[in-house]
Amino acid sequence: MKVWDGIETVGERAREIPEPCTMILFGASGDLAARKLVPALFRLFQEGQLPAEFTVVGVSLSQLGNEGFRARMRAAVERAHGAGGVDEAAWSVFARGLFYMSMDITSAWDYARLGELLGQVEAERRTRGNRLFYLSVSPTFFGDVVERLGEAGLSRSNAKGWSRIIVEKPFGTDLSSARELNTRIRRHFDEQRIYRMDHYLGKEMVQNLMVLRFANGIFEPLWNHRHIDHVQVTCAEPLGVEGRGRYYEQAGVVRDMIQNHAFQVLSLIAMEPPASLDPEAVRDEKVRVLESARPFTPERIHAECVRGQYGPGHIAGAPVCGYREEPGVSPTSGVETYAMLTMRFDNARWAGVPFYVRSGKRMKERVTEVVVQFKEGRGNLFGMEQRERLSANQLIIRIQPQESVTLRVAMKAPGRAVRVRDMDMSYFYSSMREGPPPEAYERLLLDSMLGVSTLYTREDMVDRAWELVMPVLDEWSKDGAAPNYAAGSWGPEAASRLLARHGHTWNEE
Ligand SMILES: NC(=O)C1=CN([C@@H]2O[C@H](COP(=O)(O)OP(=O)(O)OC[C@H]3O[C@@H](n4cnc5c(N)ncnc54)[C@H](OP(=O)(O)O)[C@@H]3O)[C@@H](O)[C@H]2O)C=CC1
Ligand SMILES: O=C1O[C@H](COP(=O)(O)O)[C@@H](O)[C@H](O)[C@H]1O
Repeated sequence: MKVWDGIETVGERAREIPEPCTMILFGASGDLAARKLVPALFRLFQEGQLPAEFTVVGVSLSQLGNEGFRARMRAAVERAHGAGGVDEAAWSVFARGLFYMSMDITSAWDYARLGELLGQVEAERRTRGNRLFYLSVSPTFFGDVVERLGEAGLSRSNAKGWSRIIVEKPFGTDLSSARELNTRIRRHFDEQRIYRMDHYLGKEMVQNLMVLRFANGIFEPLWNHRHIDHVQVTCAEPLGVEGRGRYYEQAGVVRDMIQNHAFQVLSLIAMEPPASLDPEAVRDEKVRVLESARPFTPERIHAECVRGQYGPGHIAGAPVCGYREEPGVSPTSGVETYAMLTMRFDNARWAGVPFYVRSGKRMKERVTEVVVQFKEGRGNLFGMEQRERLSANQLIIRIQPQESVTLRVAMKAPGRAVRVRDMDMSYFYSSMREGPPPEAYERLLLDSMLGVSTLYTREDMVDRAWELVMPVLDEWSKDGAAPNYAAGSWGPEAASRLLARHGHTWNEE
């Protein structure tokens, strides 16, 4: 089995079933477990991608018991997949592998109880001592839980089986807390056994970025400053803070989306070709390109970055409140719900090419996409008067929704006169597969069980991403953001003005 070859062996891995293991799911009664994790596990199980022995030990404070946990997860799976999406026979086998333990994850004593339960469950379920810990609890607990696991002797890989840990985001709240968390985790798990979750890496179209760039001979020769004018990376959501106001007040959009998800996409677009598809080779290049990102100075932040906060407005025709009126949010909050950073890479490939990276809540549409704007070719015979639209070629990679790749090219408009019009040549992912693409968590959970870490974030990537955004966070913390865009708009006007100063416009339909 060639699992270390990363995505090259995708065909092989599609058939490969991981060894039996037990997932110890901390935060089993929480939102993420119900909305994403257990539905993803069940889908994998139902599709025959997990071994029959696969087992979950759910852990949280609530008193649920095995049956209560199973009933709760059954309801969660139905909500996620629809009642018709649950195969009864598969569910009854899957549910027999769900166990629950009520414990206080801050109490060392409770880890001894957890160890005993694991021993019993492993013997009953024949999971060969393989353990996958999943930290789906508040990030304030991450370091403590790992230390308690280590002290209780639960973090070791040994002859009895492997032991790995998945850590949810956010990984730290700034550079120093992320480094401290890394140090604490590394005391008990070595890097190969740490899986730092960034669910954007599990999205089908994010994985497609590497395929698009490196499996097509036509793009790489053009992928540089000679042919590319600028790049836009947009992660826009019409959603607000959805009951997570208290968390968001501590986070803001730079910590919540840009430092992690947007930078992952950015690095895949900007990196050099890796030497191979080995996880370390790919992750080396992603870090290397971020190493060459120009640091933010106060001058650059003022000239090349924009922040915003949504005020009241309309989403899909319905009125919605402003950020400051959201539950759990201070009425005078200065937290930014929108940010746009102009990234520049001081390397031979990207000299002079701005990468505009933006993310915002309560924006007009849900769209995550990369727009690669090519330069106007030399010797274009057709004058402005003959053109009906004025963009040079664009490659638009729509990550979600309606996953697609569009090449915008100039064509002759039908008719006697020679008029040049932009036309979109699009490939829609839905044309290759019935139904929506697999959930990001499905791919990522399976990879962690197979020991494949390509789509997880390495320590140095987390570190570098924090290093880059810290000057922005520090500068912006000197005074707060004020409401400056209406919910349901494309964000602050200042972001459009900034692009206009360079002769650029956002790809907004
Ligand atoms: N929800 C989401 O959409 C996303 C979440 N994440 C990350 O996932 C993680 C989990 O988030 P989410 O599910 O939303 O959080 P929730 O607040 O919904 O769940 C928290 C969980 O932690 C448990 N818990 C709290 N204190 C203790 C304790 N002392 N001992 C044992 N268990 C405890 C809770 O148990 P009980 O309820 O029984 O008290 C609950 O199961 C976080 O790191 C978050 O940042 C990342 C991306 C998206
Ligand atoms: O991690 C997070 O991501 C979601 C957006 O994820 P998506 O898969 O729906 O694009 C975001 O809403 C949330 O605030 C953030 O914590």
